[in-house]
Amino acid sequence: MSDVLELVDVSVVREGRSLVDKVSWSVAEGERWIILGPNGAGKTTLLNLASSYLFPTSGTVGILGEKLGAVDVFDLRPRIGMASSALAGKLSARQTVLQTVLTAAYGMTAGWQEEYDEVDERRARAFLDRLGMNALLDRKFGTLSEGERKRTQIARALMTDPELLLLDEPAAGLDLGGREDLVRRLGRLARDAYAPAMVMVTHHVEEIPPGFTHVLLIRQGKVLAAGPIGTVLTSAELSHCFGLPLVVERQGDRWTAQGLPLG
Ligand SMILES: Nc1ncnc2c1ncn2[C@@H]1O[C@H](COP(=O)(O)OP(=O)(O)OP(=O)(O)O)[C@@H](O)[C@H]1O
Repeated sequence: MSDVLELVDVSVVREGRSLVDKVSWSVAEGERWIILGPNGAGKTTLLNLASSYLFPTSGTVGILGEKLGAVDVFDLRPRIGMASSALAGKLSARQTVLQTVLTAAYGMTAGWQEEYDEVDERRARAFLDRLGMNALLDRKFGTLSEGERKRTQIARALMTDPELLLLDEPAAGLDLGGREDLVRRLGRLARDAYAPAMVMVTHHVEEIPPGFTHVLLIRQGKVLAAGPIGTVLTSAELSHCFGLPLVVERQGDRWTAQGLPLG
């Protein structure tokens, strides 16, 4: 199993309902995927499978060449970087931005110790610099704006040098400036040949960073289409996915979508 992710016929059933239903999907090295779909479609469930925090009811999940169920997830998890609001909720509000990123190198959400490796501190500073957080290194995490918090989390997710980076709605709750800033930074990361494979969940095509290569469209737990962004992200496919007539447009390396006026 050489793929970064390989889901074969995967279903997750809770209370008699399939949250994801017979999903087959693979992510190869170097690919940058967007998972797009309406509320409740199963996007976060897919990310939870990909991060090894959820096991399928049926089907097989391969992550970084290992089969879920046949590998110690505690060996696997350090190889996966994740940024989500659920994870952000577990971070200490009292730690500084630098501490928040640095503790990731030690597999902790809290617990500042006096002695950290100088190399780790340099890395944490470099990631924060790349995400435009240089001026806020000593600010307490709890005092950050939503956009600053998201950028700190992404720096934190990169800290363990992951082979797979999972981003759950990184632009949710950001104002226009914050969104555009984050989209540009994610675009730069996506185009970095040394960056890990990436999977980003979003509700909005406007949030797709330049350089993302593939899209998976999901609705009611079923994959409607998955493949290269230029072929999958059409008006017809997106309309089907969100259940209303939509017009998708590509302008350069960005996307927009609009509902058709009511007749
Ligand atoms: N443990 C659970 N038991 C029962 N239903 C669940 C459970 N976890 C999630 N669900 C349901 O599964 C469906 C898919 O949830 P999921 O969070 O994957 O959707 P999503 O596409 O990420 O949605 P959103 O865009 O609203 O965040 C939702 O209808 C949700 O209510």
